[in-house]
Amino acid sequence: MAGPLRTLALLGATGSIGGSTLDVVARHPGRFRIGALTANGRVEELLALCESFRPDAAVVADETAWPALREGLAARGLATRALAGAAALEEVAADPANDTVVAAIVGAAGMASTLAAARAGKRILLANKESVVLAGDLLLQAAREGGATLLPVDSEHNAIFQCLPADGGRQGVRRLLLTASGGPFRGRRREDLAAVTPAQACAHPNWSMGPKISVDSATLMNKGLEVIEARHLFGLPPERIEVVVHPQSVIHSLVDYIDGSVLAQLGNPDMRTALAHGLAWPERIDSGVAPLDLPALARFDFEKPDLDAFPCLGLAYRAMAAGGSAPAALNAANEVAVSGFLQGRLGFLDIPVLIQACLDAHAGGPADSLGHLLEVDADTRRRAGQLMAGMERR
Ligand SMILES: NC(=O)C1=CN([C@@H]2O[C@H](COP(=O)(O)OP(=O)(O)OC[C@H]3O[C@@H](n4cnc5c(N)ncnc54)[C@H](OP(=O)(O)O)[C@@H]3O)[C@@H](O)[C@H]2O)C=CC1
Ligand SMILES: CC(=O)[C@@H](O)[C@H](O)COP(=O)(O)O
Ligand SMILES: [Mn+2]
Repeated sequence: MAGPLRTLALLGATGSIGGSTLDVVARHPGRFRIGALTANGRVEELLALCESFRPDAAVVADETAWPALREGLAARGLATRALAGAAALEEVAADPANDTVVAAIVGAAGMASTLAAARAGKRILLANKESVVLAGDLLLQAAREGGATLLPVDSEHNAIFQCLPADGGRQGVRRLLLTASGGPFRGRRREDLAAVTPAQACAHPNWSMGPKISVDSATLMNKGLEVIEARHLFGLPPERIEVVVHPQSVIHSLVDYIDGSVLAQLGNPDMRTALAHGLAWPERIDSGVAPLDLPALARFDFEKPDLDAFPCLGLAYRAMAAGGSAPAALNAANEVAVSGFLQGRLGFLDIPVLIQACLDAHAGGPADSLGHLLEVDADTRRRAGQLMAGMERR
């Protein structure tokens, strides 16, 4: 039997998660409709999606892209409303016409709209991990108070969500084990990473993803952000959240129970599985992902993460242990560093150097004030920008 008709606001529609979400949605036309699609500034891509999915509203965060969006919609004879700016993102995230919000904007830029969806009590498919790292306590509090349902779709967190006790409790859980692919540079020594290029860093061995998260996977910061994300979403202390490298990316994560049982969720590395799970939960729907062929895979490997070659994971554990606003500083410094690396302004090994310098300079502070967290985010970006300018001149 088909579940209830759900109307989606898809934030970050033109990205990798956006495309995977729409692929699943298109397989179930009577079950999902698109209320809103959003992008930053890639108008042609957004218009093509509007033509296919006929949303009620389309939003560009970059206000200078609004005239092209409005004219493009009119030229296609679409009734879709054209909106622009940060407030419009929050508007469609909280719109009573949309019951489900897919939070798939990259970076802290997704925080305000995710928070708006939480306050408005939406069913939220949460991909935007940076908003959890930046303001996890406040986001969870807003979801509780607003009556929102947070459904993790980051593949590891979706796996853990599927393996935890069905009553939502933590009875008998010993540890969470997050799997990491190790990224494109797994097995290399730190000194061999000095000259790697953005193209090499973005060539993930198993997953097809946007550039920022691809670089994060290459530095292992992605796993660091995910450990902090898991701490917030599942409420276990840092010492009970571990990372194990699993190069095949087929075991998406595991839950270790006190009786020795270890439950894992497996699947081909394709985000449509986690997204279909979140879209239909608690039911199951077809995602288009091929069945797992275990004999063809033949083997699963595991190893410890190399914290010497990839110091970003250690920096994330350090920020998590410091608590308060330290993860906000970590995230902001990482966003600046990754952007600098992608622009060719920083080397790969400069990424952890910049982040460590920002953490060293961070004065600390609470995580229960949005104003303070946003200040830390802005101050850290400023500091990281200045440090980066100095590093470029070396
Ligand atoms: N890709 C994946 O498989 C996975 C991704 N995630 C998480 O999901 C999120 C999205 O990742 P991914 O899809 O790879 O990213 P992409 O870079 O592919 O897509 C990013 C999307 O966000 C939009 N966007 C970028 N900057 C802004 C901004 N300042 N304001 C509003 N919108 C903006 C982009 O619009 P435009 O196209 O106009 O630039 C695009 O729609 C990230 O937080 C990532 O960590 C988590 C697990 C897996
Ligand atoms: C698909 C997904 O959830 C990504 O976060 C993925 O896990 C990245 O792979 P790494 O394990 O290399 O970070
Ligand atoms: Mn992940």
